[in-house]
Amino acid sequence: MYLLDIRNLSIEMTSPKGKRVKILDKVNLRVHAGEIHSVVGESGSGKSLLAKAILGFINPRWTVTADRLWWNGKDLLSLTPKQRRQVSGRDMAMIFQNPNSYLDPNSTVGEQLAEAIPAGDVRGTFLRRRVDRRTRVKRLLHRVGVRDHEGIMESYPFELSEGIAQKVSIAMAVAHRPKLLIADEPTTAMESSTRGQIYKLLARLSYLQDMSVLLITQDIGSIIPESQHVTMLYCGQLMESGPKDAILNNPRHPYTDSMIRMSMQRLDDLPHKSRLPTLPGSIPTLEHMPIGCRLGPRCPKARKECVQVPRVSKHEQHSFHCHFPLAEDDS
Ligand SMILES: Nc1ncnc2c1ncn2[C@@H]1O[C@H](COP(=O)(O)OP(=O)(O)OP(=O)(O)O)[C@@H](O)[C@H]1O
Repeated sequence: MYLLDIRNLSIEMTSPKGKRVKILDKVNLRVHAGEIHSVVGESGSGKSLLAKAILGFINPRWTVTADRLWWNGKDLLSLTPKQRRQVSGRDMAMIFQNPNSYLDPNSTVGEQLAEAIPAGDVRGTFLRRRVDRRTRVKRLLHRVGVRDHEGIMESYPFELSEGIAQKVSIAMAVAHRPKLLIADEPTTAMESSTRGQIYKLLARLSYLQDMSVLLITQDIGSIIPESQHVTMLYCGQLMESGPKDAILNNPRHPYTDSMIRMSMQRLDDLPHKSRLPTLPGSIPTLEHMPIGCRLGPRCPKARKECVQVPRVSKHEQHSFHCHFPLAEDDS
């Protein structure tokens, strides 16, 4: 059984000009317990919306439909908003690109971490609970690889380096031992050595706590190396999904292929004034969503058939939505 099983999830809204638009269009996502799953797509492809739909934070004026939105075998769409909040508060957590945007600037790290420890974990007299909380905060910092416990506990968020601040935010997120951690671009703008540390930490926590990680990123070249599965989104539609090695070594969708080429091409390797190996054009606005496959106007393989939404092709766990997929030996 999957921990998270989403089939044909669509979110429809009314655009500022009054047009009904599907900002997510029949998206599938399946995540096993303890799996690291990367969701990749350009800005505006619907990655954060997907995360919000999982957490249940969708604008109530939008229409959410799905053939299946199951969490641990439970139908999330059948829950009341209160029950839904209980499930996501207990089982899920999220970290973001800029940890300082949600760490409280006026409290020390120690105070904030102490608050994140579930009340049921500490017992006894007031004094006993205080000591117990402090011990647990230290353990939590140790779990996320922060050695200078005392110093960091007394610090305010603005005094921390970006890597330590992200580790603290991860410690807060995993304090209640969630089953799923959604990491929305947690290392964007970080140096590659800091990114490596954060990814190693997420992979270790996933392994030790049997916690699934859903990593959201724009760059396929910066997914967690330990990712087992990769899902590619474009403009609210699912392009391709499959085991990491299949996606990276044998992409079948032109979108995935172009994202891989783009991330492999280092800027300093490019001849002077040459074009970046990216798809032409840009992601369309809500008012101008192409019909059929939304990649059509930018796709090098597009033909007239692409005005129809392609059916899914499947090879074991690898699936792709394209009328003219790349041949297996094309990549
Ligand atoms: N609150 C909103 N109001 C109107 N449109 C929205 C809203 N949130 C998202 N959208 C639309 O849905 C599209 C997908 O947004 P989303 O934030 O999920 O993209 P993303 O892939 O996470 O992009 P990024 O990588 O830049 O965060 C956006 O292009 C936008 O048009």
